[in-house]
Amino acid sequence: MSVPPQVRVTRLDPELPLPQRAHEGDAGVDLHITADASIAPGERMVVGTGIAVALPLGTVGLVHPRSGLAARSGLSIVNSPGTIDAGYRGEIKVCLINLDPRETIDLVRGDRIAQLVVQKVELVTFLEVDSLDDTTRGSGGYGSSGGHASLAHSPIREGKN
Ligand SMILES: O=c1ccn([C@H]2C[C@H](O)[C@@H](COP(=O)(O)OP(=O)(O)OP(=O)(O)O)O2)c(=O)[nH]1
Ligand SMILES: [Mg+2]
Repeated sequence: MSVPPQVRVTRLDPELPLPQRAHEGDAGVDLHITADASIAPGERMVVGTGIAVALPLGTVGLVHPRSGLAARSGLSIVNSPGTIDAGYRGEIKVCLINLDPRETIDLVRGDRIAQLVVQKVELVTFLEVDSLDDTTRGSGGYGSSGGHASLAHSPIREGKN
């Protein structure tokens, strides 16, 4: 296997640890929150992680929630996964949301609140054509293959075209 490239990282908050894997081989490196925060049920909050990165062209950073925090407290990310573009040099921020219907989530500076996964991405170009090739799926989407519970009314609301 080829050695993955090193990603340059700067610490805007030098007292916080560098992002690191909890275990060798983990896909994500954990990101820390830079300040204490309390998030009420249903509320969202953009928080800092104190780091900036220079991702190689042809990669993307994806900011994912952490499963344990999600299951235990309902902490998630509004725009999950957040997209860190290769050219972005600002602080990585996380738009947290408290999905618990009752309890406030109290976070302490330094808590690991999200994880950054770096993936290769194809920087494709788009070519406009008159029609697309046929496939077995065709234009069937949003549950068209079945396998979901039947509901009395469809919960899917579509905007007007
Ligand atoms: O969770 C996130 C998502 C994005 N960003 C930063 C890096 C990213 O490169 C930039 C823009 O993100 P995105 O393209 O998702 O947001 P946009 O609303 O389309 O903003 P822009 O017009 O700047 O592209 O914001 C973060 O720090 N955290
Ligand atoms: Mg954008």
